[in-house]
Amino acid sequence: MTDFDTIDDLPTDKRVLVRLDLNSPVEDGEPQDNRRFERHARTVRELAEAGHRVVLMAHQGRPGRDDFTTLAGHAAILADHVGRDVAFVADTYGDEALDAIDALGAGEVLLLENTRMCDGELPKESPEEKAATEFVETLAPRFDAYVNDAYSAAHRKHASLVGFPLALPSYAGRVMETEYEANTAIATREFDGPVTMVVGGTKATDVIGVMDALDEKVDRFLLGGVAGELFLRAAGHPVGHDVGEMDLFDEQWERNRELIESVLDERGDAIRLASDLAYEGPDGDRAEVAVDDIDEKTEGYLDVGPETVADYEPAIRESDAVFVKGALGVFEDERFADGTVGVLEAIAETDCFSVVGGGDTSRAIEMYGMSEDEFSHVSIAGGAYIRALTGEPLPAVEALEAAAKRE
Ligand SMILES: Nc1ncnc2c1ncn2[C@@H]1O[C@H](COP(=O)(O)OP(=O)(O)OP(=O)(O)O)[C@@H](O)[C@H]1O
Ligand SMILES: O=C(O)[C@H](O)COP(=O)(O)O
Repeated sequence: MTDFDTIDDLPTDKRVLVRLDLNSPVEDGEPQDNRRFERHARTVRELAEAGHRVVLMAHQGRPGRDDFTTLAGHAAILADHVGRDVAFVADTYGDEALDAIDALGAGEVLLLENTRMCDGELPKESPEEKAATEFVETLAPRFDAYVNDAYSAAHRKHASLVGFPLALPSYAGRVMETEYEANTAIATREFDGPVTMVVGGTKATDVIGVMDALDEKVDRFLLGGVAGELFLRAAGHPVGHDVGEMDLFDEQWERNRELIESVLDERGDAIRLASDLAYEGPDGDRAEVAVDDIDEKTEGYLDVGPETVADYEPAIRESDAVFVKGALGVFEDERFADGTVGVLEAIAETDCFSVVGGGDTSRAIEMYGMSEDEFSHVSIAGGAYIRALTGEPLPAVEALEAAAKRE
């Protein structure tokens, strides 16, 4: 039961503005296909088949990062999944975008440029201020309805997520609806045995806050990735800082240092850290080192080592529920996939309740020959999924609920 309207409530033949989350891993400047395209394709196909004029908004990366790119490549990948053309315009609400929107016929689909390239999208403002941005005020009058399918971005208060629901009748797409139902149900579920959370990835700031909030609910945290290294740093090891060109650790350390230290202090017995790490050796092969033997960080550590996996596996086997947020290493590179794959395979082999979350992380399942069916739920959301687990409200969901009440 949801408190917002869904596309089942949307009349046919409308001009519909749809927010998707196509944020994807980018390799050599090109977005990589992943579960988000496949899942959103269902909503887009359904809207197009109902005769709507379908205009899509989405974001990619964050300004200043390497993955902050155009959405041109995303349109082509999405078209393959939808099974019909997805036109692309390299503009969000300027004349070029407005002309392309006006020219759209019934059942046609158009993707606008990266929303994070618009001035009004990101600044921290209230939903009312977002609704008053030039971005929202220019686009909204061209549409009859707004559909939000971007559950995985629902924890962000950006204009494309919370501004449009104040300006247009608003509906949830299929991904929003199913992810909301699955993740909200998890938050209220009780487990008889131990609950374990595997924490990794690059968005340490997101996951550390959640570790703190889930204190009561989770019995054991198994750490890897960037957060894992930051906790090793807090435990006194000379790792968890940037070396060379790296830009993953120092800023997140400064921002979270106090919280990491207090979480480690209060829940140290529940937190397992890597005992060995892997890096790229001089000949390009995977090399491994015991954490206790590291005197100085001179390498980027790209995975946890085999001893760590051997330590984590029994903890998983004994669990009644396992939640995964973030990969334990750079699994996209086969040399550094062992930690992530080892842990996912251990989860797949047990019959515990299991949820794998994260747009990037969930990609490892197919890449390494596992199946979605081996897990209770595979969420394409990262930050929104872990916030849902803590029961924290999601601003974009609240905006849909407020829109439904208004009508
Ligand atoms: N030690 C590491 N150094 C650099 N990158 C790492 C490391 N460990 C894991 N990663 C990267 O973390 C990424 C996955 O985590 P990330 O936090 O970016 O996203 P996610 O969990 O999939 O969720 P979201 O949907 O929030 O993006 C993987 O692409 C992997 O390459
Ligand atoms: O990939 C995600 O988790 C969402 O698209 C949100 O991206 P963000 O963390 O850059 O806001």
